[in-house]
Amino acid sequence: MEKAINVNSEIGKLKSVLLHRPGAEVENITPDTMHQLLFDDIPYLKIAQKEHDFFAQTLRDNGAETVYIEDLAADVFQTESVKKDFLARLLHEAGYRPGRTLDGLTEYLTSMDTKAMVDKIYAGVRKNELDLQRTVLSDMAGSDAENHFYLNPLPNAYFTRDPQASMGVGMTINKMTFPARQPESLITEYVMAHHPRFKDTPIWRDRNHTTRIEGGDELVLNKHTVAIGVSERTSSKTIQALAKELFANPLSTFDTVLAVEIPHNHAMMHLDTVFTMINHDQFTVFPGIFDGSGNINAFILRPGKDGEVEIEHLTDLKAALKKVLDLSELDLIECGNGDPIVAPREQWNDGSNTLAIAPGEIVTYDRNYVTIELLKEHGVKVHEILSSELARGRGGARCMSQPLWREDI
Ligand SMILES: NC(=O)NCCC[C@H](N)C(=O)O
Repeated sequence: MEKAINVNSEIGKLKSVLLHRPGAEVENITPDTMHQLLFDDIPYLKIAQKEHDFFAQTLRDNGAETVYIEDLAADVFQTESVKKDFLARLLHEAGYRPGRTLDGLTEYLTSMDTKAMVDKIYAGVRKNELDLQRTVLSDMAGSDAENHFYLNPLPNAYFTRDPQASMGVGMTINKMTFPARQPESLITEYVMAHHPRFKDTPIWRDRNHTTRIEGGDELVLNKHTVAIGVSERTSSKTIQALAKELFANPLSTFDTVLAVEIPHNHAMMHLDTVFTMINHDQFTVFPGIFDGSGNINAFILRPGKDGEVEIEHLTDLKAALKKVLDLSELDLIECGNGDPIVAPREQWNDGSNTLAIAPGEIVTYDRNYVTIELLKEHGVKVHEILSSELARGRGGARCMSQPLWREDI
């Protein structure tokens, strides 16, 4: 098998990464829809794009190939049968059943050039774009009439970390928690199934499940160990099922899953918003995840008898990490230096959400200057990126990137 994916750590030199450049979808957020679309404000698109381009350039300048999911999607939808099948699934999942609206939407989207169609799927389809006026009662009366879109925009798509996650030589394609993000992983499903670049890539778990997982919760600590957040977005049931698959599949090298239970709320929706790996023995952590005694629930899952898993319960994150990584010492660097005002302020704007591009070398938002100074004091090399508009979506450098290839460490 020729490998398309090689991600055996969070810190190996980054060679290839999946991105999405924010587009018109960001301008289809309104004050009425922003919470349902998982935003806290409406970014200024022109600046968000400049900031994103700066981020991508920083990655390229440091030796990483940047691959855009929208380009991969446009490649696979060049094949008519794949495009047709995808549109049928997308529209079915959006709730459309045979009838005028389904026909109208299918016709509208297929009439476009493929790349324009992909951009439109991210941007969303407004009702006034189609000539179905006065033929569909639900467009005119009832709660559906208040929605201006036949297909909602996908403004979270620039957080490419979440709809899928690379692990070893394979990937998880994720069942997303909220409807606002579910189409994103449908796009991944089609790219992984049909793009020649990803031919024969193992899929550890696909999105066709009822239990949820998102990539921000999935951290590859080393060739044997993944850490997964039990969070607002990832359920303990999924973690156990994924652990079983990783332990049983001969293409997987993983034999340990560390499940870390974090608070379930919007500010800390994924493990990587409160905890990231930046070196062999260094991590960022937001102190707000610990209880008054400094404890947190951490569970080590290992292969057990008859294909089941054995679970060890610990309440000390540092001890759990030392154990799974076989380390005697560990440097947990606190976001905002643990200050009761600075730490939550910088965490809110992703001060704990760093992307390692090599051991001890990270990319992170410039605005979190207290955390950045502290990281430098701990010997970390920091590449700062612009963050005024991108941060409004509540995700940082790690959230905006899905590594496809890292050098082994
Ligand atoms: N890995 C991440 O933490 N991603 C950030 C996702 C933010 C997005 N607005 C969301 O709520 O899903």
